[in-house]
Amino acid sequence: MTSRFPDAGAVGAGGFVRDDTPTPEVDRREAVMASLAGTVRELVDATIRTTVADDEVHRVRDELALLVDRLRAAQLPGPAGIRYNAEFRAWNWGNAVVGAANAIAPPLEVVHDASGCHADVVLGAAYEGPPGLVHGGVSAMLLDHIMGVTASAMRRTTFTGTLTMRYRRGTPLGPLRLEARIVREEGRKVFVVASISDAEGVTVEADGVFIQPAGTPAVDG
Ligand SMILES: CCCCCCCCCCCC(=O)SCCNC(=O)CCNC(=O)[C@H](O)C(C)(C)COP(=O)(O)OP(=O)(O)OC[C@H]1O[C@@H](n2cnc3c(N)ncnc32)[C@H](O)[C@@H]1OP(=O)(O)O
Repeated sequence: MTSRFPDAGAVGAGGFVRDDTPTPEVDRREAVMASLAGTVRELVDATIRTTVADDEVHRVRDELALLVDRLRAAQLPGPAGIRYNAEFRAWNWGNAVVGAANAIAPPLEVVHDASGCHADVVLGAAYEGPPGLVHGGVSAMLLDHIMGVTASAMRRTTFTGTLTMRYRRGTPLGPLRLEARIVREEGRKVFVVASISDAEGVTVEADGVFIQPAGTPAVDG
């Protein structure tokens, strides 16, 4: 088996970083950060939907500014990236779709199943495009991610090459299901189809070509 992991601290193929933080410590910190992000996510929703008076908005803003300063007391020099330890525990806490520390991420919880991947998610006011409907770019972002994870199949790195969307009808904010599966592979190219559905059926369909960049090994390759 070919290792895909570089030395600890080094940046490997695709920008993935080997990090020897023990899994229990990763799990502990992830839970702490997910707790913070969950409250910030509530803050985002509350900010969009609040109707309190201007003075109260200004007071809340001033208190929040102090909290931002406290978090900035110790910061990474850049984005969080994707890290792996020797047990293949991966963490990408800043990811736009699944990042545990990212309040902008819904976050999507991707489940691997017999045919590919699926995810159940509830999208609120922060993801609105047309009135009461999910923004088309948000739909594309979520599908891109679950399709990329499906193409990677936990054994190789793939990047989106081409992604085609078909918006069949508006996707309502609220509970949704995403599904993705591989339809065929040709060399380094993986062809994936996916959909978003509400209780009435499919709202968005997507097909994409995901490519394993030249020089990146599969775990079993
Ligand atoms: C917790 C951990 C989670 C980890 C999992 C995380 C999952 C994240 C999921 C999110 C996915 C993303 O958003 S990824 C981010 C968005 N995507 C990107 O930024 C990708 C930017 N583009 C690139 O890096 C590159 O162009 C690649 C990797 C796509 C291809 O480069 P390459 O490897 O040099 O490819 P190349 O040799 O030229 O071509 C190989 C074959 O692919 C074809 N090909 C090349 N480009 C394309 C293309 N855009 N669309 C279709 N097909 C293409 C060629 O014709 C060729 O076919 P043939 O001649 O062999 O037939």
